[in-house]
Amino acid sequence: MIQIVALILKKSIRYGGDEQLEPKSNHITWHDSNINRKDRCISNQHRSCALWLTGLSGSGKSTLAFALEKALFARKVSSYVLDGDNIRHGLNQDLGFSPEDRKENIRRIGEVSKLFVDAGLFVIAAFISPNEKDREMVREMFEPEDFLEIYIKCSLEECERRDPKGLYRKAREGKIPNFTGISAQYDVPAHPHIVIDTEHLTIEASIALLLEQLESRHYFMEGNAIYSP
Ligand SMILES: Nc1ncnc2c1ncn2[C@@H]1O[C@H](COP(=O)(O)OS(=O)(=O)O)[C@@H](OP(=O)(O)O)[C@H]1O
Ligand SMILES: Nc1ncnc2c1ncn2[C@@H]1O[C@H](COP(=O)(O)OP(=O)(O)O)[C@@H](O)[C@H]1O
Repeated sequence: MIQIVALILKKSIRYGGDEQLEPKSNHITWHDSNINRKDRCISNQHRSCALWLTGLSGSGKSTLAFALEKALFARKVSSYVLDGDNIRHGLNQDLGFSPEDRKENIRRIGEVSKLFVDAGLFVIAAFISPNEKDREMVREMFEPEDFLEIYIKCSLEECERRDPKGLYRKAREGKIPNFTGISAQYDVPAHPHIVIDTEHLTIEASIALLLEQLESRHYFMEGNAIYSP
């Protein structure tokens, strides 16, 4: 009995309800870098920011993330894509698709995204991130101006029609448990900063809209104004 209670407590500390994770050791010390984020942004000639793409499988997250990375590269804006499928091949290969594992997946990517933003880069994180609470957890890791939630909007019917990896067919056949949209929930973002409707926009139009949004929100400002916080 005591062991069961200890196990439950350990799990709730690891994944949390609302509680923050704490380092496992008290004997660790934070070291500041000699170069701060402002220096890096000035050197890069652009601000840094986390662009968080959320949406159903097949909605177009990866397609748009990599197209945006290319478009930013052409503008000499340094960015890097963190893509769900790719990250699950390495850093998060120990995680599955239970709600707890998805939460840990999103938490780790939030932390990695913070490092990218501190490094003076744009990070484009493309994850289904189906749970509103998990997305909120990530949002709260950042200053408001450093984080944009981008909802890649596409109906389940269209995602299933596209089915680029044949996963919906397998999920319908019962071969993939907890499949988002079929046997696991997707919470539609209540207040995303940007919505990209991939059922009604081409890939090119979506990228143009994203660049326009970043421009109008002053993420490409140059000179002394490039770093606002
Ligand atoms: N059960 C289940 N549900 C949803 N998706 C599944 C599942 N099993 C495997 N896959 C594949 O994993 C990719 C999603 O990984 P993510 O890390 O983005 O998921 S999550 O944010 O933790 O929910 C997802 O990639 P995308 O299609 O690019 O979204 C799938 O290729
Ligand atoms: N407007 C659009 N934006 C993005 N993808 C689109 C669009 N129209 C069709 N597609 C297609 O939909 C599929 C989306 O797959 P993918 O980018 O892997 O989605 P996700 O990463 O969300 O699972 C691709 O085959 C892509 O070519």
